[in-house]
Amino acid sequence: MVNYFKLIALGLITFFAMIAANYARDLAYMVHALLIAGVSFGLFIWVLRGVGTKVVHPQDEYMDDVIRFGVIATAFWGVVGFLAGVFIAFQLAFPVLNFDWAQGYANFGRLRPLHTSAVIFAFGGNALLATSFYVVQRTSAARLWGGNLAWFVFWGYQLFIVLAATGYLLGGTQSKEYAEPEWYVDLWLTVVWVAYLAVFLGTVIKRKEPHIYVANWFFLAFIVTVAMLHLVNNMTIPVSIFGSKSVIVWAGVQDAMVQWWYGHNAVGFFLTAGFLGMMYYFIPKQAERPVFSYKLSIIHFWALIFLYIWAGPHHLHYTALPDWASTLGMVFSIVLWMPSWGGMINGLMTLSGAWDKLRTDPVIRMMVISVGFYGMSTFEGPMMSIRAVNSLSHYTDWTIGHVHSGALGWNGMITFGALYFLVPVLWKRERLYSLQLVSWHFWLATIGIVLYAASMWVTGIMEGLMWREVDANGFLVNSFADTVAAKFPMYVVRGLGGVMFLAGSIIMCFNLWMTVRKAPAKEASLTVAVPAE
Ligand code: HEM
Ligand code: HEM
Ligand SMILES: [Cu+2]
Repeated sequence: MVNYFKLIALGLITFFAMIAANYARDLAYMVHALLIAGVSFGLFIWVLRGVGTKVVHPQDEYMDDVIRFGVIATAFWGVVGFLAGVFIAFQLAFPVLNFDWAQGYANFGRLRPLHTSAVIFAFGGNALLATSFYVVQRTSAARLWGGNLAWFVFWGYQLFIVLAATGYLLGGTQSKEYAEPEWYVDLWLTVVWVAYLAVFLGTVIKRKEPHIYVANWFFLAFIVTVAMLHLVNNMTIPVSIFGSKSVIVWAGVQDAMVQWWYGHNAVGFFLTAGFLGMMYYFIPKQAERPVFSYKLSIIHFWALIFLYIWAGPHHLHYTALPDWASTLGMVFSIVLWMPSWGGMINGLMTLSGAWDKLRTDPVIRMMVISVGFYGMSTFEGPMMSIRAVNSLSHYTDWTIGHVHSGALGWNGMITFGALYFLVPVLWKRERLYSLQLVSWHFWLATIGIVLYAASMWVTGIMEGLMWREVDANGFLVNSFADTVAAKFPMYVVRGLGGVMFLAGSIIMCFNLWMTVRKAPAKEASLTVAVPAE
């Protein structure tokens, strides 16, 4: 019966998507309508062929298929996103790479949001989906709630990524950083996200453990807060139902404030809270040690989510935003330093008594350096949010360096660590194919990050000082073009750092692939839901 409803729904979606493609007012919208028609038609055929067959899953087994797909998607989108990053890095160094024949599609302006979304939402998002589904099952001793809903979340999210990415290339963007997708893509993500919340919460509710493990608190905070941010920052009214353009309901400085309330908390909840959830599960597992302090984890959890939400105005110092708001953002940012380091300390100290593992286990090394970079960027951030410091750092590459020490160091490294942990478990292998290759990955990535961050500090502070420099009569000494020219060598260094980071990730893909193909199989591994695994 359900299948017939599915067929009717898919048939209608295909039909209306074709109509929408016909009346489309712009290219991005038309391509998307055709894409949606194609996908729903494909699903229609797929459901049709399956009518009558019934698949029953044993309810006491973990649902790991969807996590295996999530792991593959994470590695895939990671490489795509890093590649885009390397390319735009060289576009900045060598503008000829903005090819004439690709103007309007593959110039820096179009590829930059492609990079940021690919790494944050596709790479980071899939990592969060996969690990949260893994962790919530293991720590609740329960199969994912909602049957095939988890599959809907996974594939629905991939469709969101493809719509977002193709949209940017074709110019469909609402020009809000990290929230570029247009209104219908936002609506789709809302549906997927509600399903995600349902699966996650449903699993927590049916848990067989009395305790909700701290990682799940972080994942839940991430899912709920991102839902709220997404809804408020995307309150748009479409100009036409047949076009991608829309207009935001917030005006002027309110719009700016909402955007950076969103932007900052995307960092705080997507790139931090969710990844702390990862840290709290995978570091203790890999180190075979209990979490250093549960008390600290609870205190820093509540402090973190209470403080982050107020810090957004540090992105809008010296703008039309009232001074009091900018001061508020600055104060909360500085206070935020403490709970951030609470998290770092809890992660690092989990290794106490097992420090020797740093020498023998490159996966633990990766996780530890990740937490180290988390600590570094959450010290740098509060410092940059001080108005006097921001007057120098804002608009410069210093910000870009800060972003990437967090993104490559913290998000990248902890994700790699989680993937190295997950692949042998999920594919039932005794161990990874090669620890030596993990070591190579570790050093390439680490040196790559150091090159990236160091070159950006140098260019950032240099250009900030050059913009300020005045002569005895009070005239500016440097033209803007002078500052751009002066940055060239550092841009090349950053690009090389990116190449190293990318090379490391390709080595990881090879290693994971070979683990699945060649590493010895593990006998009698556990797939049945047991408490507190
Ligand atoms: C191979 C690795 C990477 C390279 C070479 C790279 C390169 C770049 C470049 C050239 C930009 C534009 C900077 C500008 O406009 O001046 C950029 C922006 C950005 N990248 Fe990356 N990236 C890499 C990895 C990542 C990862 C893994 C993440 C996140 C998880 C990330 C997040 C961002 C963000 C958020 C921005 C926008 C920053 C801002 O507007 O302040 N990148 N990246
Ligand atoms: C206590 C924690 C943190 C604070 C207080 C903080 C503060 C700041 C400040 C003041 C800026 C510069 C704003 C500007 O001048 O435009 C900034 C930019 C940024 N930070 Fe952080 N930061 C923190 C942690 C992190 C972490 C851990 C990450 C990444 C995982 C991160 C990602 C970013 C991004 C992506 C931007 C660029 C936003 C943009 O302009 O596009 N931050 N942060
Ligand atoms: Cu911020």
